Amino acid sequence: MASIKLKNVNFEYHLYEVTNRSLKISLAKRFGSKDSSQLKVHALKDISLELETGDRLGIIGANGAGKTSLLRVLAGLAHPSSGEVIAEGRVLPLIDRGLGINSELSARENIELPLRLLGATTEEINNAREDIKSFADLEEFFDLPMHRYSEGMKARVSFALSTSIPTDVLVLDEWLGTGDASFVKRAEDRLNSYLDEIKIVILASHSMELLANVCNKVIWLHHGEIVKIGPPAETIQEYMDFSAAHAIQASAE
Ligand SMILES: Nc1ncnc2c1ncn2[C@@H]1O[C@H](COP(=O)(O)OP(=O)(O)OP(=O)(O)O)[C@@H](O)[C@H]1O
Repeated sequence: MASIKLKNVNFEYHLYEVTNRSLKISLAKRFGSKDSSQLKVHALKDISLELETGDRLGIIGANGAGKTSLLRVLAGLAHPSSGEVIAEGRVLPLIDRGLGINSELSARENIELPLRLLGATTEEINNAREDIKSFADLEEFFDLPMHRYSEGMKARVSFALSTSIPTDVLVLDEWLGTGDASFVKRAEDRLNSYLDEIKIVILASHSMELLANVCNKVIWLHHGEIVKIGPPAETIQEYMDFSAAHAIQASAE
């Protein structure tokens, strides 16, 4: 069994580096901070949700709505400022490309540490090494430092790495952008067979078609708050109607 529970989760980014006084004041107004000396972006507000084995959750919302922040909290990559995250099972993030990767090392040398951090056993790591080498298909580059790679080559390694060990929960963002057409096709095939084995999948995307095909639940975020969690078709429709009305209003202003 796998499960993830979020109870009244809040997440804030602190903007320590802003020193310009008028910028501080206008940012404080924008983000509703009372005190401009302690600027914060309140990216997630009082989020509660429960996922169980079999769930495929899609996350939708406009730019800056909080999708990536929610993915990071669900994946255990960011800790809530308040509230609780209770996860049962291994959770694997496929979010930050380059996460745990040292660009001075080759792809071969970069495999062990991230997988160890995710709790992989030595046997899983040995199996993953061969699998990643064959999927990433980098030939000699596999043994060169990764700062010599193109963005697309790095994406191949990250994707292969993140889908190389079994997991209970997979948390993924839109990420296929830098791959070439043949890689994207191979990645989709690999992901489809990998997804079948995974108990809970959480996916943020601006592609409503993808979410409608993959998910059984969709959560709509707006300014860090949940507007609705519901069946994909209904939630996506309400979000699209809202976005269209918003666009008409913005163009009239
Ligand atoms: N590193 C950061 N430091 C400060 N604020 C941040 C940081 N990352 C995101 N934010 C802010 O947090 C809020 C939520 O951002 P988030 O990246 O979670 O949104 P998103 O829904 O994933 O957006 P997009 O669709 O544009 O990727 C936004 O107001 C954003 O400006």
